[in-house]
Amino acid sequence: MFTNKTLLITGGTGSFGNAVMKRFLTTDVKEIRIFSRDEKKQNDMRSQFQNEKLKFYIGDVRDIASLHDAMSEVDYVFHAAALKQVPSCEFYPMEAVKTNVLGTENVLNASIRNGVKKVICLSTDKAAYPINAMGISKAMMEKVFVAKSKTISADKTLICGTRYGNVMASRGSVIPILVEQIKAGKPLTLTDPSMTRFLMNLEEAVELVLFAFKHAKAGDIMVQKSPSSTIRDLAQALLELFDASNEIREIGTRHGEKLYETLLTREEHKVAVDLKGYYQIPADNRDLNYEKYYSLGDDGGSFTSEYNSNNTKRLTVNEIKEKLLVLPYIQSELESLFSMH
Ligand SMILES: O=c1ccn([C@@H]2O[C@H](COP(=O)(O)OP(=O)(O)O[C@H]3O[C@H](CO)[C@@H](O)[C@H](O)[C@H]3O)[C@@H](O)[C@H]2O)c(=O)[nH]1
Repeated sequence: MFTNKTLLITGGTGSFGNAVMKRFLTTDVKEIRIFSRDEKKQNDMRSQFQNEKLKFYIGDVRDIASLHDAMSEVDYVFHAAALKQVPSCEFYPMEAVKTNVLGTENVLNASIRNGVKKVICLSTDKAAYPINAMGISKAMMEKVFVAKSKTISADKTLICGTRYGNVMASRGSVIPILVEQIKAGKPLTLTDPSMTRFLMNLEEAVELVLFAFKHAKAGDIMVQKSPSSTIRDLAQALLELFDASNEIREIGTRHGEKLYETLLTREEHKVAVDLKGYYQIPADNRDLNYEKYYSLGDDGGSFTSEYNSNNTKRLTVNEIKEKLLVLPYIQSELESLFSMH
């Protein structure tokens, strides 16, 4: 798939960028370019991997010139750079617009100009029925890439995207927070125990991107079907794995937080193509002349419901434990804990 190809990953030093990069390094790819702002993280990565195929580019998606410099001779672009912290985007929504919306447009324009063959833009479940600034900016990002995909022939530059849920145990997320609390014997801070989230690990997020790479058509958004759990059950699973019995403390929902997350809106569910483990949300390829479609009316799909973390498969505590045990982070935490006893 990547034989002799040059790839560029925006946001390539983040946890997702790192995971795709590692996967791609196992192929006979020609070159992988890591495009990001942080020279320190790039330097750490350079010394960690010491691989000739890896090339590092300092730049910012907000600055199209820096993208042009990095994109000559690139075959495929994986666009993972984003502001993704919900609370900080609430306080600085324009910064989210600059990186997530305008930055994406820059990535697309630079890709088109440089003859990149495929661009895959990464979105989040928080973009579906968004309520916080991060999700709203990602929803606009999706609109931008879907619209842009129609302006260029797919034979020249195919533009598509993925939408995925929370990545388990990513930096600063609930799993490491709870594990630290368990280890310190502190109460577990649960916002609302009945809140649900999709549970995906980094490997699955990489699989989704590869699936999109292989199967997406211009303007498609690919979604991976995923099970979910309540925060209460997640905490219970962690307590059982760590053989602990910390007290639970309810702290209430945080800024911009949703009770459950949505991977397909009701409207998307109606048109989505079911591909076993995945959904394909096809681009709406009507033109602006809506009158010609008016007489066709609706196709009666009005009872379709959205696909969300409340109505997807709900994992039992034992199933959550199994899913947790696969994570390298949990494995190493358990090892260091039980080797001490
Ligand atoms: O101390 C905590 C922290 C979180 N939660 C709950 O755990 C779930 C997951 O929380 P978290 O891991 O923080 O994920 P989200 O809030 O869903 O989203 C986070 O993870 C996303 C994906 O990585 C980022 O984009 C967001 O900025 C970041 O807020 C939510 O129901 C939270 O209410 C708790 O109960 N207690």
